[in-house]
Amino acid sequence: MSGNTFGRVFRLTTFGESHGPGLGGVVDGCPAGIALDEDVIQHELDRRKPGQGLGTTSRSESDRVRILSGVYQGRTTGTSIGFSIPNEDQRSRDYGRLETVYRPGHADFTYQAKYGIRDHRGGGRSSGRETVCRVAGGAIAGALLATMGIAVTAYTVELGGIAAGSVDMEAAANRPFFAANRDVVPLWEERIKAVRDASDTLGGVVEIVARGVPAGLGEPVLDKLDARLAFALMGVGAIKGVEIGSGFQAARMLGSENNDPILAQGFASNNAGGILGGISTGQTVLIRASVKPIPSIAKPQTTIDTQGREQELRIGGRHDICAIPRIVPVLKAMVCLTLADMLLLQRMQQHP
Ligand SMILES: Cc1cc2nc3c(=O)[nH]c(=O)nc-3n(C[C@H](O)[C@H](O)[C@H](O)COP(=O)(O)O)c2cc1C
Ligand SMILES: C=C(O[C@@H]1CC(C(=O)O)=C[C@@H](OP(=O)(O)O)[C@H]1O)C(=O)O
Repeated sequence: MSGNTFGRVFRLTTFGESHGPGLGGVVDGCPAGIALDEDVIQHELDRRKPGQGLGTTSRSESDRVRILSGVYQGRTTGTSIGFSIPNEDQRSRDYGRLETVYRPGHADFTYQAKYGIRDHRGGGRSSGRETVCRVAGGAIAGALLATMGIAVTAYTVELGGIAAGSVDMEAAANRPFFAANRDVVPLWEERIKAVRDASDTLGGVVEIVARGVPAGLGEPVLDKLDARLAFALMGVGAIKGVEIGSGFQAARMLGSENNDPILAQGFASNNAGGILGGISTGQTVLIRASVKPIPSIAKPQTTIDTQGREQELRIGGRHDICAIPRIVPVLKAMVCLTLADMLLLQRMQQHP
């Protein structure tokens, strides 16, 4: 048993820490013959890497991926796909204070409680840096999904309490974040600057849509598709809530409003978010995830040290002001990994 592996048929195992020599992963269960090269993975990694401009960590990582196995002449071979990404800009000395104090809102206290030993340098295994491996694995899953006509897109719909409202953020999902939309992005930029200048951080909401998902993925009980998607997304640091379809709003609707009428030509609406009874309906799968503010804030905070004594803490090092936009490709990757796994499971169970 290992908490380092995700998935049952299409499986991703990750390794590495934020301040070790590097990170990487192994994808098992990917079918042979899928077109794949380093550029396919790199394209996704470039959307996640540090140094994306305003509000993102100044840690300078090129996040160059190297495929080590499982790909020959641009196609997957059906065997384990190994990949690695080096760490280049740890500067661990800036993190000395964290050896003896616990950061409020981060994983320091709980990691120590669990293992009794902790790599305090940049959060070690608990750092968001580990998500570089999820994005690489998700790109491989995405390549498989593409062969089946399934496309996953993720984009920001709220940042620092400012909603995109009727602005179509999905249409701009492939543009660089700060060029995505002229109506709402300047408001977000202003908010990030104000919060940064106050030595604080903020969060937001990301929407993920999967188009082309066939009906029939998921199980009627424990392994419901919505349960597996929520598990996948809640497994990303800083994610505090996941909604499918009408989500929390469903609690305020009448049955007659929330039900999606079924017409001869198909569903008339999609409050279900493409999933009923844990099984995909064949409609677009609609998901939203809430992203909390970055815990490492520059403002002084009260915490305790490893001896239980109260301390005032000003956090140094290089941190994001907001996990958005870098978390967006991570959430896309987790949905790709889940759908690839559920698709391969479904192939084993399908009605002939
Ligand atoms: C892409 C990404 C970037 C992040 N950047 C930072 C950061 O710079 N500083 C920080 O303290 N937390 C950052 N976080 C959030 C922490 O990793 C996360 O809050 C922490 O692991 C505790 O987990 P929890 O928030 O799920 O409880 C980031 C998370 C992700 C996914
Ligand atoms: C380096 C990355 O982001 C890091 C995520 C992170 C955290 O605590 O989650 C803290 C910061 O780095 P460090 O681990 O050195 O403190 C961020 O820079 C990355 O995503 O590649």
